[in-house]
Amino acid sequence: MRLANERAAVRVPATTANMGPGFDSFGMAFRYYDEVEVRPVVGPTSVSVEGVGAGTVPTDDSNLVVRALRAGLEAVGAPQAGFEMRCVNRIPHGGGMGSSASAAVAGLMLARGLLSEPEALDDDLVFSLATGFEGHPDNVAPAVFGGATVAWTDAEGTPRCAPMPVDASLPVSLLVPPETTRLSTEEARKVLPDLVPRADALFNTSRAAVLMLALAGRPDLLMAGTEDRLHQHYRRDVLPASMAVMDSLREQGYPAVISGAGPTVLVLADLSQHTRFTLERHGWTVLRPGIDAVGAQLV
Ligand SMILES: Nc1ncnc2c1ncn2[C@@H]1O[C@H](COP(=O)(O)OP(=O)(O)O)[C@@H](O)[C@H]1O
Ligand SMILES: N[C@@H](CCOP(=O)(O)O)C(=O)O
Repeated sequence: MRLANERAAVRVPATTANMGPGFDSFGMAFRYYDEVEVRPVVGPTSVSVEGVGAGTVPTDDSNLVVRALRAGLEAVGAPQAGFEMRCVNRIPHGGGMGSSASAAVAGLMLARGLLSEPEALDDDLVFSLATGFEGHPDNVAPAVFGGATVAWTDAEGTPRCAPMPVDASLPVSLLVPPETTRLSTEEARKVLPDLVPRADALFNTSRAAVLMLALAGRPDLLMAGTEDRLHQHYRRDVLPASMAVMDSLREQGYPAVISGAGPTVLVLADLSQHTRFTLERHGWTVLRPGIDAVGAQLV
């Protein structure tokens, strides 16, 4: 295997995870993208970052996208090089929109784009390598395959995923709070208990099944299908503003959940103009990205 192309470029979607009851398994991709271009060079690696992460993410070989690119090359026995990388980032970091999963997928897709035999790094391998790298198959699956997905780990410890049927016209709103509220996934996982009451586990099992029906074309089931007792309320203290917004929207009849580990709030509906303006007045950004059906693409 060799590096056959002098450049590769990828567009990778933002994702949500959990969607209420599907903790660590359900995910969905959005038409909201990071874009990365890479060229192998003789000499050291350099990374330029425009947009999110400019001035904060590393600009050398320790950059997450570069590390994933190198892991992809290594997995298929391709040689390493120095890299000149250009990132145009839109997905917030520590926002609950899967930025780290998308970064890992971006790097692996770029590796594919440089290879003489790109089919060696197919979507299934990208999914499993990115999961090993990043740890969250619930974000990785939609970032790779698009649409809505369910991800799990089998008895051998291998990550698996499958598409969930979803009505592509389902409106989605992402409510991104001001930057000061960013929360790393690592921090948000520390507050979760190791054990949960059986009644809560049963509650989520039924709601997850209901959500699958709702997504497939039963919008009347969206409120019941977005109920959760396994993670959101445990995170209340680290996500006070987001939980308050989520609770208020649910009281108004909106199917609102915490996106991933937060603090972004996902609503499986359009907001009224009044609600949107109120949030924006308080510094929130309201996105209406639509569902991405294809996942990460070389461009
Ligand atoms: N495009 C990117 N380039 C480099 N590093 C990234 C990129 N996206 C995410 N990261 C790394 O991942 C971290 C955020 O990951 P995480 O805490 O899992 O939050 P989330 O995935 O919800 O945005 C960032 O602080 C940064 O270190
Ligand atoms: N299931 C994970 C999802 C983390 O998603 P992120 O976008 O916040 O990284 C969790 O809830 O911890």
